[in-house]
Amino acid sequence: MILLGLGSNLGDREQYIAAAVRLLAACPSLTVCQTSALYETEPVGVKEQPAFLNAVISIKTTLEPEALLEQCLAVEARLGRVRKERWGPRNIDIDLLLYENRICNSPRLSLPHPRLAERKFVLIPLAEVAGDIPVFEGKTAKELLTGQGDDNKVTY
Ligand SMILES: Nc1nc2nc(S)n(CCO)c2c(=O)[nH]1
Repeated sequence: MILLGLGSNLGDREQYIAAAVRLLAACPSLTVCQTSALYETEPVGVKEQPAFLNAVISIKTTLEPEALLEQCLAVEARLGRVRKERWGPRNIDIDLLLYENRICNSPRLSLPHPRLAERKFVLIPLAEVAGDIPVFEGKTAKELLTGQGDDNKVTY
């Protein structure tokens, strides 16, 4: 399974996320399989910023992880993403969360996403799209959300 996290907290958030999904689906080497609902979430990290809309989509692609990352960055740029402060507001954010069972720790790409298991704004939409898939240390999103069997801290 390949999962992307989408987020927006600037401008017409819903439109930006919808446009990002549309642009990704328009890529010849990529198929969007499932899209979660949109969730309004409190900012994690820098709290003094607008609330986010978050979603998770599952895709199929012939692109390798690094090429998929390039494609996501190109869609962000196409939608006018301006990277100011690292943890600040953004009109669109596309994160690679999971690429099958690939492990990647390069300067540009970490797979699975390093904060996947601690972010409720990821886990809730992820559970909707891939509820039964182990996504972190053999645990599913549902198990991570309920904290079954571990004390990992989920940030709200
Ligand atoms: N709720 C919420 N908080 C966030 N903080 C950062 S940074 N981001 C951007 C994630 O890469 C988010 C987000 O997407 N949602």
